[in-house]
Amino acid sequence: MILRLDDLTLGYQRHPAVHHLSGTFAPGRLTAVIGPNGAGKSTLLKGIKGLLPTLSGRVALSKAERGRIAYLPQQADLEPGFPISVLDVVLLGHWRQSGAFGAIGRDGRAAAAAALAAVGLPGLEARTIGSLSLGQRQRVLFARLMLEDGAAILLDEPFAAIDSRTVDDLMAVIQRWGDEGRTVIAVLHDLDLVRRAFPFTLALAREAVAWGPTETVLTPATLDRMRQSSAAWDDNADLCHRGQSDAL
Ligand SMILES: Nc1ncnc2c1ncn2[C@@H]1O[C@H](COP(=O)(O)OP(=O)(O)OP(=O)(O)O)[C@@H](O)[C@H]1O
Repeated sequence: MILRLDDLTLGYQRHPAVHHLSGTFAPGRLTAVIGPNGAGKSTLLKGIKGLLPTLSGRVALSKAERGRIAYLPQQADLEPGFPISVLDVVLLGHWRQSGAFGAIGRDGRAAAAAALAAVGLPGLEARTIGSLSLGQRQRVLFARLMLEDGAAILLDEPFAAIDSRTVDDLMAVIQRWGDEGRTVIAVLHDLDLVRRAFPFTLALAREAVAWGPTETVLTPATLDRMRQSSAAWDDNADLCHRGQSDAL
């Protein structure tokens, strides 16, 4: 799926958090989104998923295409105390793909078991989610994403507090998604990982500081510019009228 942003501005209560972003995420391409805290990275993913209204511009997607976007939020929506089984958590991905009233059946269960094996948790279907470690829970969420079968997959800080072995295993899943032609966008803070595994990078500081092949984006000059602009952010700024004034 081609994800195109046309002069996209997103924000909250009309205060913009992401300004005038234009560009394309191509199928099969792994793109990292980097930027300081408050840069608008989570806001961008929510806007692409359609969880936030756009203030101006657009994400060029049909409604059907939007339904084919899988999204892993920053604070994974798993309540560890809730007595739900690993199988049910993974099957939620199947429901999202087949509709809330789709039958699960043997195929769904077999797909869930295969996905759990692929993320290194074979045979854990019956365990409760609360009995798993944080890294194991993240593996379960990746298994769920596998069943969701998204044409585009948005990951918001998927590796926060995750050990390097789990990162490597889940990176292999992400690489496979790219090989299968899926569009992958991941918010990341680990720049070494970005250099190693993500061929494209968007450096965001409320607006695009740089966007392109990772080696051209991760330069000292770009990282400096990102840091400098974060010092100047005003959360109470009014809606920006750059588009309109350009037209005057
Ligand atoms: N629900 C909300 N209501 C109002 N403002 C919000 C809301 N969510 C985020 N913001 C503001 O939007 C701006 C961008 O936030 P966002 O969470 O997108 O940044 P981020 O780059 O993902 O940061 P981090 O690295 O800390 O997760 C921040 O100034 C934040 O305070």
